[in-house]
Amino acid sequence: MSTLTLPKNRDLYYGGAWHAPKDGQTRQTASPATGERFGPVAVGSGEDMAQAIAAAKAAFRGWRDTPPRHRAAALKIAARILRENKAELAKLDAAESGNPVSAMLKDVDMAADGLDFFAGLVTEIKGESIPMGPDAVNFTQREPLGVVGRIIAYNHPLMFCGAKMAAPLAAGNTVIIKPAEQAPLSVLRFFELLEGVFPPGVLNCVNGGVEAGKVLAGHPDVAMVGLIGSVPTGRAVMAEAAKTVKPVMLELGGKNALIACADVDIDKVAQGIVAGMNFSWCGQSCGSTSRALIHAEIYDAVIARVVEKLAAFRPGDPTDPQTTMGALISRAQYEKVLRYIEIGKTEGARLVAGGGPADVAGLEKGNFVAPTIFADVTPDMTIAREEIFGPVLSILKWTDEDKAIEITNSVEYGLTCSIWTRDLVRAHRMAQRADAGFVWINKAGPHFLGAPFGGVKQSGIGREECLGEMLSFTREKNIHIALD
Ligand SMILES: NC(=O)c1ccc[n+]([C@@H]2O[C@H](COP(=O)([O-])OP(=O)(O)OC[C@H]3O[C@@H](n4cnc5c(N)ncnc54)[C@H](O)[C@@H]3O)[C@@H](O)[C@H]2O)c1
Repeated sequence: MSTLTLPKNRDLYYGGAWHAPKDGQTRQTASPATGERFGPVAVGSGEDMAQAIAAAKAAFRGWRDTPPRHRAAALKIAARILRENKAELAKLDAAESGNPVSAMLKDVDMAADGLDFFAGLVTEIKGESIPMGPDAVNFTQREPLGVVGRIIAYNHPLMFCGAKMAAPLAAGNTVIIKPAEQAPLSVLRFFELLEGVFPPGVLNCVNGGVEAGKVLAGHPDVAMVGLIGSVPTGRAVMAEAAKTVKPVMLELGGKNALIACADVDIDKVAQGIVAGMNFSWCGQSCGSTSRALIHAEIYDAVIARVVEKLAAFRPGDPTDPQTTMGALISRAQYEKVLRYIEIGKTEGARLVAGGGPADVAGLEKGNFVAPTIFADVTPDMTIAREEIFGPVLSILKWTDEDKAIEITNSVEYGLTCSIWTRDLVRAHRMAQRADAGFVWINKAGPHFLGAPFGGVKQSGIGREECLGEMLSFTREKNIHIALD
């Protein structure tokens, strides 16, 4: 790993400077593939987080009053910095998060695109005027909220940092990023590269775990908190935020369904099933279509084709550009995924591919799990109901459309859904009926900047990657002027 550019600063960044954690606590991160250690990183306590919140609060008025086009200019510089350092940041992300560098290069682009996108939208933070007759002018204006907390998950460390800071900053809020404690290095390196781009206190970063996250969610001087994480964490963040009645934006988990009708092209749907599972990320993606509901008429043929396509995913060293599938983030996640595989076997699902650890020559310490497929899964089985966040696909058989929709909607989640059919009338009907915030028809996987992404039910609250995300970080004020 000698070619990695590791961050020199491993402390907490707030108020425009690096600060050692008050209690001196650090945490060592390691490559999920090789086990190589990357050195200690500061772990912020609740007290450290409170200091960062004070710095962000002090910077708020200045940033709020900065002309929007100047705020946009800073975001564009941040985007440029990402693109200029793309190779180094992607490699660092790959080494620490375990995802293949080829995928992480795209993540850097997505972060930069998100920054540019919201920079371009700053003039859309508009109000409206309400007609009151000749004796009054009544209008609304949108104002930023104050300090915004952004708590992020480990699966796209840099992309979530860059893309999720963009909307609140564009709207004039100051921001505290809390990276995932498993993978903070690319975020820290980005913050090093960003020095001087934003005024002190406008953009801050406090690495840490539950304690730091809790303080960020509950602190009275934080106006809003956004989380990308699991459903239990979403509930915890909401409960903390409730103490000061602050709004939350929650992007949580999923157990997303892909529904294949009988009229589809077998090869295309098999490709969609594999793409939707995000095997490159070992399935560690919230939008993964980890339940494939396949019509009985094409069931066996599709399964056979899906198994063939798995050959494209060979677990390997994430920093190797040729690697197509990475390693799970931690030993704990690895063991959790293997437990789910055992549960699948015990509950009677038919294993058709994978089913255990993957051997990678020379990387015996890696958290590698073979891409795994279970067929004949029934809706009541654990692997049909719970988010595994691993490379485990559950395939279910259906014949009746109503039943397929009922199964789709039978879980607590509702993030994405992918529907495959040549009959667009049917596709629209099914899309209307699916409890999901984001539906693909004859596609699975991609997000589109400008198109709202977010969940229903316990998959979350709020919509991101669109104008609405930025407006969520503002509030409306009504002003009435009497002219008489
Ligand atoms: N919907 C989306 O856009 C999206 C995207 C990526 C991941 N996810 C979800 O994230 C989960 C995987 O990530 P994870 O394991 O890192 O999730 P996690 O919920 O364990 O942790 C997410 C973040 O929350 C912090 N955190 C944990 N407990 C907290 C608490 N009580 N208060 C405040 N902060 C707390 C963690 O330190 C981390 O930064 C999966 O469920 C996945 O579906 C959702």
